[in-house]
Amino acid sequence: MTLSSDIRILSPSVVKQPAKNPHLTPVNGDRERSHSIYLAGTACQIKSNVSLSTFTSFRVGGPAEWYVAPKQIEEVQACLEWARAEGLPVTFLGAGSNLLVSDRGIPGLAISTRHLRYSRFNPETGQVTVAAGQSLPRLAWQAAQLGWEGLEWAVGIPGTVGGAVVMNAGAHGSCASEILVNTQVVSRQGSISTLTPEELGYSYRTSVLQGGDRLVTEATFQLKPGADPARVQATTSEQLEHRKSTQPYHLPSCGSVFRNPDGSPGAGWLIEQTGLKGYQIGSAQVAERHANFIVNCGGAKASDIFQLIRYVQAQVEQHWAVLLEPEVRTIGEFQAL
Ligand SMILES: Cc1cc2nc3c(=O)[nH]c(=O)nc-3n(C[C@H](O)[C@H](O)[C@H](O)COP(=O)(O)OP(=O)(O)OC[C@H]3O[C@@H](n4cnc5c(N)ncnc54)[C@H](O)[C@@H]3O)c2cc1C
Ligand SMILES: NC(=O)C1=CN([C@@H]2O[C@H](COP(=O)(O)OP(=O)(O)OC[C@H]3O[C@@H](n4cnc5c(N)ncnc54)[C@H](OP(=O)(O)O)[C@@H]3O)[C@@H](O)[C@H]2O)C=CC1
Ligand SMILES: C=C(O[C@H]1[C@H](O)[C@@H](CO)O[C@H](OP(=O)(O)OP(=O)(O)OC[C@H]2O[C@@H](n3ccc(=O)[nH]c3=O)[C@H](O)[C@@H]2O)[C@@H]1NC(C)=O)C(=O)O
Repeated sequence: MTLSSDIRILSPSVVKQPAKNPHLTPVNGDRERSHSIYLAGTACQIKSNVSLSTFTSFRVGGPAEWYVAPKQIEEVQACLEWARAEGLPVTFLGAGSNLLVSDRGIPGLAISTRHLRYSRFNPETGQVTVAAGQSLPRLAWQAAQLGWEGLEWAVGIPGTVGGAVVMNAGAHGSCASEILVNTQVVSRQGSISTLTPEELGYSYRTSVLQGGDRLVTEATFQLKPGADPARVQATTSEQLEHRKSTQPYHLPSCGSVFRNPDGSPGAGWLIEQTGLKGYQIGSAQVAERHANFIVNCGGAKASDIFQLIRYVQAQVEQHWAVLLEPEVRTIGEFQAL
């Protein structure tokens, strides 16, 4: 299919009527033409009807009604202003490594942080200030090469810095909130503020930013400079190797589907002991290597994955009286069978 492109120049301040909204693209229906809008005064291109499947690690999901990847904070503010003027809901995307997007897509404007990129290491304070779209594994390797300790655990988490702050990403007994000094956020109204970890309501894989309307644009972490780079790199490599041997790292997934429940063995153990390893709906499968992973074996639909999540949840609750809570963030409409 070829999408035609219709470029228009709009100023956020003059757009009052909704642009010709494609709304949600029917799963099997005609595809709308793709439009691009340049926001006046910026180089920022807002595109319509953009498939999100390539922007999620599950490799599933329908189109965003509108999609943009701003390069600077001023462009973020202009996009938010445009969405407000259009009366559109806004969704934030990092690397999409913990997202299940509906096959029907999502309404409104999807703002990706993928082009918000920089990192500044300050050897005097041991702090690194990083833009939200920076890859967390890349940051972990940069720190290791400098001989800065504190991010070795993060090397296998294939998300962005912004996603890690929001999700309180963690592994090997460490997590983002433990090293976060502060984070810069932009509100839906476009105002910028700096928040401390205490203001973010952190606990295991949780923060007040989840499902909220503030976009993380930057974070500062406290690391420990001065170690032997070879040693930090060796530890970083070991963490990655351990992960590759215990998780189905080579297949599309969202990492752990469920948070580990309090006071019982981990979700993976519970799911395996329920006999669900290898269980499949469509092309979505409970991974053989780790039962708390669902993998896309090729051509899975978001609805397959959603149904499998619900099935696993129901089976584990029936066997163990434990209700597993999803860690993966679901966006768009899904139908429970
Ligand atoms: C193979 C694999 C292994 C994984 N291993 C781990 C692991 O060991 N530990 C772990 O914690 N996680 C793990 N994950 C899950 C995932 O990588 C993390 O949750 C990661 O932090 C998500 O970052 P992201 O940029 O991809 O966020 P996304 O998936 O894009 O978004 C996650 C949520 O954060 C919001 N969001 C993203 N960026 C921003 C922003 N800048 N401002 C505001 N909201 C935002 C989104 O709206 C969404 O609600 C793994 C995933 C995979 C695929
Ligand atoms: N199962 C799944 O669903 C998914 C799995 N993954 C896996 O997660 C991992 C991370 O993916 P992703 O977040 O996309 O990674 P990125 O490519 O964004 O980041 C990896 C970064 O780390 C750097 N790097 C890698 N190895 C070294 C090293 N030995 N020394 C120094 N720097 C190094 C790379 O540098 P350079 O650019 O120079 O190579 C790159 O900048 C990959 O192994 C990928 O296969 C990712 C997404 C989904
Ligand atoms: C991948 C994620 O994070 C991961 C993180 O990478 C790893 C490593 O630190 O520790 C957590 O997994 P996990 O608790 O399953 O850790 P593992 O060490 O793999 O397993 C814990 C225990 O469960 C058992 N286990 C695991 C999988 C399985 O199929 N069967 C099973 O019995 C293991 O034998 C082990 O005794 C995080 N998951 C959660 C929900 O907290 C993620 O959040 O997406």
